[in-house]
Amino acid sequence: MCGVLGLLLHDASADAAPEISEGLSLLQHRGQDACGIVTCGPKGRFFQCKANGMVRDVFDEKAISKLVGGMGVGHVRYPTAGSSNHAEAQPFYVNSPYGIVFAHNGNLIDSPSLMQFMDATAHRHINTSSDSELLLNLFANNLQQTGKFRINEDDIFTAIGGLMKQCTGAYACVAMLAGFGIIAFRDPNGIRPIGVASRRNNSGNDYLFASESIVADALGFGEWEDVKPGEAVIITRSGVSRKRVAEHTTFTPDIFEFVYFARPDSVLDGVSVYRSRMAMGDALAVEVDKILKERGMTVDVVIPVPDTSRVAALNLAQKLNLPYREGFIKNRYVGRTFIMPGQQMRRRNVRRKLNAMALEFSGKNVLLVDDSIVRGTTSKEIIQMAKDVGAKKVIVASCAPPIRHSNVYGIDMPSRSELVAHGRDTEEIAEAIGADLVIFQTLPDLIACVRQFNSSIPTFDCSVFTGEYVTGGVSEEYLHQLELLRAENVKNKVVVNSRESKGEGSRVNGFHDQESAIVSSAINRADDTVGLHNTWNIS
Ligand SMILES: O=P(O)(O)OC[C@H]1O[C@H](OP(=O)(O)OP(=O)(O)O)[C@H](O)[C@@H]1O
Ligand SMILES: NC(=O)CC[C@H](N)C(=O)O
Ligand SMILES: [Mg+2]
Repeated sequence: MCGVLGLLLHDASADAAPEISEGLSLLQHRGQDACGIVTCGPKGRFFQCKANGMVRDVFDEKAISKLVGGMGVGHVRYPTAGSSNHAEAQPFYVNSPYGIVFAHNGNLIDSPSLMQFMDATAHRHINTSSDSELLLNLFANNLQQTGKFRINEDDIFTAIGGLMKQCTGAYACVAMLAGFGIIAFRDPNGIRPIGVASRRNNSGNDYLFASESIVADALGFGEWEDVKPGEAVIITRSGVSRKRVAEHTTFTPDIFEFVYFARPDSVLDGVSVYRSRMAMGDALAVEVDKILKERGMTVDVVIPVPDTSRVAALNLAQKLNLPYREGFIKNRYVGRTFIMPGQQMRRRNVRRKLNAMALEFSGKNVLLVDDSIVRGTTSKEIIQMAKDVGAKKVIVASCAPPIRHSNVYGIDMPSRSELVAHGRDTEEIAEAIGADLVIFQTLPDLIACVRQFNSSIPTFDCSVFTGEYVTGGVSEEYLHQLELLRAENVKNKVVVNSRESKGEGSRVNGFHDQESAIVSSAINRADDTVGLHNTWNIS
């Protein structure tokens, strides 16, 4: 997952960067690998800062002060295509035509054929393995076809409409055209979220695009509206134009946004994430009650796995009339584990992040509630931690059904063999993670928990549970290739890590080791040196 953001201030002489940086920190939960901001200042000049690392590390006061201009685009990245190389940090930029800056959340499923098109037909050079760079060049190529010295809104709508015919996958994007304005668009299935909001001030309106509504709330923007599937929205200093540019749309937002990705205080496509998670707790309580009775088992205490499952776990405990206790204390300085790169790093960080308090576990039958079990990294570690501090029986309940299929739309689950539920039934999953019992939400219940708050959403992308991909075009051959690529990346990473430990540097064939990149980026920032940090002006 990634977070995208665009801001246009009515006052062109004001600077957008401080608020973009603030907004990106509110989207940090969507991507922790890299972040970037590009602003557009006087004479249409772009100013850019992007690097591996967290928003707070990359954007200190000095970095922000160099980002001049009243409009800009920001991005937080969690890679799904290409590598964690800092060259793939976003936003991306192309100078021709007109100067375009681009940020993308999602994942394309036809990158190889698009690459071929770029090479053989469009003759555009693609410098990274990022699908987002391909998407930007598709947009640029379509704009180029107008052959115009200056373009207008209709030209942009036509270019994006063309792009929607030319590529397949998930994309919620923000673009900026030098000296013109900012643009958002969302794929015809609306798989990834994005919305638009405005803020009235003395001179006129400021406009915001963001992945989640929390950014609008925190920055004082109102009138939040979701960008519709297949729609493009163009904002210039003279106003807003919106148009459905896709010929066919079928609205199928990704249900996993509600399960895990989005912040609970966001409202996505008219559904409060918080309320949907409360409903997930209520529905799961019924399932838990049924299965515990069937097995003749009892539970003494309900314990959430911080952070995401808290909301659901509290509702579940209330519904079952069981005590709710915060048995795991979270180190607030450690980020999300699932979106960290590398299995070793994720495993180590579960222990760094969570600590089990013996007094809540000792001698008890505990019911641990989590939002989802993906690779099983978290459950395996915390079950062991619970047992180490004396839990009698450990039962795990998941707000999502078993995840058995790859995600190809922007969540880093490319390989089925990494998923603990793949090829396993419930008993075998319990055995694999060391639980006495595992209870899953059913898919119809999960869908009902979200859909009850907006019945105009016809259905959701539930591909990680069902293996049915809403865009079509995901063949067994494609999934197999994805898995091979994944294995190749992991192999490269192992080589990099072993070279690193021998002091041989961190770069092999352009692949940059993420763990060291994060650390180095922070260090470079403190020393104010350029290099990994990669700060420069495009002008
Ligand atoms: O089975 P796994 O592969 O471990 O993935 C699932 C876990 O990862 C996420 O937690 P994470 O720590 O990323 O974020 P959170 O603090 O928002 O719960 C999610 O909430 C589950 O706890
Ligand atoms: N998670 C995402 O949305 C990733 C965006 C893009 N596919 C990348 O890898 O940079
Ligand atoms: Mg979690």
